Amino acid sequence: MIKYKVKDAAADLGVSNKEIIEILEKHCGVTKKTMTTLEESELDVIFDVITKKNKVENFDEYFAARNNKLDNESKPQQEDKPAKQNAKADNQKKKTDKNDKKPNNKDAKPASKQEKVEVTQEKSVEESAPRKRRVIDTRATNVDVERYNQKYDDLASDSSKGRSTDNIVKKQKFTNRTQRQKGRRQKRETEQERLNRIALERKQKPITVQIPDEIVVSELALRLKATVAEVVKKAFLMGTMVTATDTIDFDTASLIAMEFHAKVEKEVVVTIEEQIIDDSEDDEANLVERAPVVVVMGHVDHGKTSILDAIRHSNVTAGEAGGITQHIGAYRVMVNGKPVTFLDTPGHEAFTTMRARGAQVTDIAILVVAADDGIMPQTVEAIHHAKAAGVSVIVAINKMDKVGANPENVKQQLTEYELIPEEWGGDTPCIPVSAKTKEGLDDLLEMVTLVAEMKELKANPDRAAKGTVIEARLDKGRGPIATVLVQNGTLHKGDTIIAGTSVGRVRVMTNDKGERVTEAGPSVPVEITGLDEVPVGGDIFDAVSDERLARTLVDQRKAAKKEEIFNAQTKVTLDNLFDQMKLGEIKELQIIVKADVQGSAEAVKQSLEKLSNDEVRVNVIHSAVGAINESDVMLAEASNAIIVGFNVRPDAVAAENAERSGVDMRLYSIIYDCINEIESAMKGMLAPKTREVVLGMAECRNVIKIKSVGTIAGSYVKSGKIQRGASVRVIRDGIVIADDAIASLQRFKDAVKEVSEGYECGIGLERFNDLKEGDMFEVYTIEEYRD
Ligand SMILES: Nc1nc2c(ncn2[C@@H]2O[C@H](COP(=O)(O)OP(=O)(O)OP(=O)(O)O)[C@@H](O)[C@H]2O)c(=O)[nH]1
Repeated sequence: MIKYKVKDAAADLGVSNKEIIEILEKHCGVTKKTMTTLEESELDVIFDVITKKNKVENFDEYFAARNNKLDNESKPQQEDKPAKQNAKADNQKKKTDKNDKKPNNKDAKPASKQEKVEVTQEKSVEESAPRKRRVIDTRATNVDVERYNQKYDDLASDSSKGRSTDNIVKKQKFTNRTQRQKGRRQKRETEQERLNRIALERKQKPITVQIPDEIVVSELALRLKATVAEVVKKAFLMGTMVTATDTIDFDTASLIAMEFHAKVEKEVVVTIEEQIIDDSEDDEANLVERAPVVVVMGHVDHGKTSILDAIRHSNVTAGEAGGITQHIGAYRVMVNGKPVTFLDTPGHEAFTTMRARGAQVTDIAILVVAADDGIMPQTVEAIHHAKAAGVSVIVAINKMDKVGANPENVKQQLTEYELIPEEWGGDTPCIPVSAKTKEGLDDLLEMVTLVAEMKELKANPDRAAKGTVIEARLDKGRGPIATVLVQNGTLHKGDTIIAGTSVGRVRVMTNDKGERVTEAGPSVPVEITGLDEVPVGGDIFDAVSDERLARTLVDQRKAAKKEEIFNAQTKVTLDNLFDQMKLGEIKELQIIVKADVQGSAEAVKQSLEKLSNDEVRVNVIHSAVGAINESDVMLAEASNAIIVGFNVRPDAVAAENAERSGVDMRLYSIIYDCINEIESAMKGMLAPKTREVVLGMAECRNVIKIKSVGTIAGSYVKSGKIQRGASVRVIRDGIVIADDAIASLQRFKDAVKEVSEGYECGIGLERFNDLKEGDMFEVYTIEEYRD
């Protein structure tokens, strides 16, 4: 007899003990205590009451029928069921809506019990023939299927043996917790049982599978609750050959899933970026005007720095404490009461690196052209960069104070680059200025504000900050320091930010005037401390909501970067061949041979294959007659091979592709050279380089002459170590008087191999004998190295 107590039932059903006791009193007419053991019939009543509380509208008819049947069978313990069920039905009506709210997996019991009810009901309906069929909703949330494996097994095996549903009902028994656990351990489901259970589950309700963009076949099988073999078979029947470890795309996977009658849902993978970085579009209503961001570009020495300085100085008001206290890579000036942000990085290099890293920072470019010099190569470059970035160009014709100034010539030249001056009917403002005399600078600034107004630059200050790192450096005392330009949102002191692969909290925020600030809105440049490493100029930064996730994201980014670098380096070339061999990265050197005639191709092929040694096998994967073409390069790239050309040249496309993909191409006209070079590369002997490494220094403190041995210098090792056999320079008064080798090395009476710093020893040289007290021995070796 299984002991299942009131408290166990309460715990399993997720209701209070009191509720169970009340049910028993009400429907079974018995008064029980928490620790009292329940009869199976009582359990049935409890489960029926609790289960039906959850969903069903009306049980009157059902229980009327059931009661009749029970009467016939005269089961006394069930007699009062109709009454209690009526009462319960009322109760249940009130609670119907609460059905879905029960959160814990205790719901699982009612769920399973519901199924039992369903089965029982079907049976009774069958028996009382004319009665209308009712559908009982057996859905429940969070069913802990695992807990009911045993039950499913029983169901499955019973149904497979063709037993009646009555038996199934009887099978369902509840044991107390310890027994359940024991049972699970004792009875691990066998493979056949598992398959039966899965088959049954599939039959009972169609599976819904979530499929991402790409999925591994074995994972798909798992999600479909099918075996890999079944999935592979279905795929095969659909005309796709796959194995367990293959990755298939969403479309293929969903077709296979449909074959299993599964409902397919697209799995949306939420990246950490999406979780912590707010990249939503701004609502027009939240946008406010922001200052334009201006960069100054132009040819070397045309006056970029002078113009930036002149603008900065003329805008520092007398009252501003200390004037310009520091340089932070960007500054703001006020023009007619409106702020303008200048990036203090003249030259288009910074501009293009930022663009190359995906940062669109600037709105307006001031193109500085010296009036006496006109358009020069870098001016043209600057024009192209500005155009490519889609920024508005304002031309500052500088050095107007100079005698040879010819602004008209500059304008004329500009037209050649599709920059038509405004006064000539175009849309490029050209302002004559002089950084030296400050003439025209106000006009230039005014033009900047006018152009900015036309552009209607806007941002939303009320969101997490996003922007770009303008420049960054490491300060000994303060750690990594970065000048950042906020482009949207507002950056606050204490915000967690992530910039490229660095992360941290904004500790100190300083504006362009050296003042500490606590927040910076759109178009405001600030210098910040608090990042854990120095970011790179052009890195995009984001204020994020979760520091822990931000750190995980940085780890991911670092790993991706490493992989990128690693992948870029793994191409085999003759130069890195030996290193890769040493690392065990290549066991086979793949070569493609192209030659002018078949005879040479064959000869080269055979000679190369003979070079195979214990470490590496030389494998000519393709040899043919003719020029090196595109497909040779593609083959080399795909199979990590090098190309050997004998009396042939690559065609233009092949040369370009090889260059781009890093395929090593070696061209020879003498077979011997070819074989020799590859052999040397395999031995790591390709033009080895040497360097001198100083091992240590010793000082001669007394000279001992021994007849049969020669002169021995009683010495003291001042630094490093002295090795027997190493080369040595004898230095007297700073001059090298001999270059020799150490022939003997003694510690007391013993000959030793080496003597370390702080010890005394006797040193005998190979040839040089004329030693004196105070001589210094510089001991060194020559080592080979590779770049
Ligand atoms: N006469 C005159 N000389 C100027 C003017 N503007 C700049 N210069 C001089 O031109 C030279 C170059 O000026 P920079 O401001 O260093 O030019 P830059 O374009 O920043 O040069 P790089 O930083 O080398 O690319 C300096 O000797 C300035 O004194 C000007 O308006 N008039």
